[in-house]
Amino acid sequence: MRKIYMFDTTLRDGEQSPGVNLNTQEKVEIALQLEKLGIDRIEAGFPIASPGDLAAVNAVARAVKNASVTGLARSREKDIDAVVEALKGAQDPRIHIFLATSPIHRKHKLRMEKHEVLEAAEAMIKYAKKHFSQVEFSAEDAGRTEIDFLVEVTALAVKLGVSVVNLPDTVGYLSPYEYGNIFKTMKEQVPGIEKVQLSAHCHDDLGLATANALAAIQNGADQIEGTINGIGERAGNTALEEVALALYTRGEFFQATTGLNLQEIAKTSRLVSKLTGMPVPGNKAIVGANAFAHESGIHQDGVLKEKTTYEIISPATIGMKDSKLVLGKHSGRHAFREKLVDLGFEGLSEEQVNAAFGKFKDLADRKKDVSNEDILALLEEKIIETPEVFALEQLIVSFDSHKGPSATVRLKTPSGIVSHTAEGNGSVDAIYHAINAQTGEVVELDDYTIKSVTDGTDALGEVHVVLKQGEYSAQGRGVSTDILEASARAYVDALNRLVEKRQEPPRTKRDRDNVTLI
Ligand SMILES: CC(=O)SCCNC(=O)CCNC(=O)[C@H](O)C(C)(C)COP(=O)(O)OP(=O)(O)OC[C@H]1O[C@@H](n2cnc3c(N)ncnc32)[C@H](O)[C@@H]1OP(=O)(O)O
Ligand SMILES: CC(C)C(=O)C(=O)O
Ligand SMILES: [Mg+2]
Repeated sequence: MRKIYMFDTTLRDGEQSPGVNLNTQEKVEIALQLEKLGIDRIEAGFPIASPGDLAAVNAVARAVKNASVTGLARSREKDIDAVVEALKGAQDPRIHIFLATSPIHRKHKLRMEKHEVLEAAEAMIKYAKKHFSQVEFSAEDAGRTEIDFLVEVTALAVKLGVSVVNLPDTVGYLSPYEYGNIFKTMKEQVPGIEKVQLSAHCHDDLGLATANALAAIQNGADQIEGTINGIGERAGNTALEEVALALYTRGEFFQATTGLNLQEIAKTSRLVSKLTGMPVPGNKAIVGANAFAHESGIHQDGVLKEKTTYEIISPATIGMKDSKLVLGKHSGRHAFREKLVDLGFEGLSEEQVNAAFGKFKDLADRKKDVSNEDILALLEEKIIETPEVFALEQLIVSFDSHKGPSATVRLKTPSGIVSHTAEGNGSVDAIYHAINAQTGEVVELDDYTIKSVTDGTDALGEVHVVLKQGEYSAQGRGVSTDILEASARAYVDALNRLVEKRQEPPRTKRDRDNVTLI
């Protein structure tokens, strides 16, 4: 198996994601995790960009012991000098210099003729070689460069003794076939190409970054550049975890492998997401929350019988626990029964499971996620039929910057419709005071959580509260496009459940195991 070198640019191209800004401490934390992951080369930043980035690259260079650390430079002496400064103290330093080669970039951005590009590349590679034994040269926008000129540029870099030539698809423009062909052509036409490593650096503008990186490997690339979670400029870079898992899962096909410690992937992904503030989409390959989750009945049934029916990777491979069976409206009886067993309801008859399953399907039609609590409540026949002792009729909330918030709540109670106005420290506090005054219930708010159910400013807000009253506690849920209304609904819902619970003796686990389903 051919070894593919993994070049991580989360701290440089990844940081170019709009809105991302990593400080020195954060860069070091990520770099040390990348080291644990077994990344071969870490691009820590672009030192000329700012004194702060130079200092951060230096801190990474000094902290990392088991990977090569690199910094990016334009083909300018002052950029190279900044990298020299930044990599002081590095165990295994290397410089990465780049110059665009495509006609669009030559004409409009650099305003250079072909011969000027060659002259600048030559001068700067020679300058960099004075300071570094390991030099990587990137022909920026190689993907849109005339192939003959790219051969000429690559041949020059090889002749000047660089260690790596990187051929980026800077704007994510090429198809895998075309990108692979570039590597094939370099292998066939550049004299001495065997003396250097060829590197692929892809962007995801057309969603092809990983496919293109794999095509490069099939055509001789030795190094893949990318980021964790695929973050990066515009639509991002190749996600390194995707390449690593493609080679691991399809090793025989690609005849290549990485030296990564795959078990560190989930942890690295979470850390990068947390420190960059970029959430990982649920459906993201390998590291998305749904990558190992099954919701539909037919899939769940298959996975329960034999995991490989619908799982090509075991979650343990990337350091995750087990795959998840998520109960929702597409789930079937097999997964539902499994969940019941997980919750401690073993030995239920077919008839009992069927009765509960019918209710579960009704609920799943109305609710996005069906939680364990919902299922427990469902088994107890409470979620749908909690008697409404209290019901919210109307809510008016006002805020005066001098007096603070006040809330008027009209409630349906067993003694008829009542209304009360109260003040509070905040609007939710005022609402809860107004409700308490009318119900006569003395309760303690034990927990209050709010989350957005959908996107946008008109998102549905979902509020969960837990109320305590002596030995009793009950949770309530309220959903509305207005979070104050959702808060009021959740509180009234919890009160109703509390009143109902109070009318029964508290249940023990044993009671629960013996629950009778209708
Ligand atoms: C494909 C990539 O991801 S490349 C990396 C992109 N990353 C970044 O740009 C992040 C960090 N960048 C920065 O902080 C700034 O752009 C700096 C410090 C590098 C330069 O800032 P400024 O001097 O203000 O220049 P500015 O960014 O406006 O313009 C870029 C200049 O570099 C030139 N340039 C671009 N690439 C190269 C190169 N590889 N070699 C030499 N010059 C280059 C441009 O032609 C332009 O030159 P001009 O001023 O003579 O027109
Ligand atoms: C600096 C280079 C390698 C780059 O990020 C690109 O071309 O996308
Ligand atoms: Mg890039």
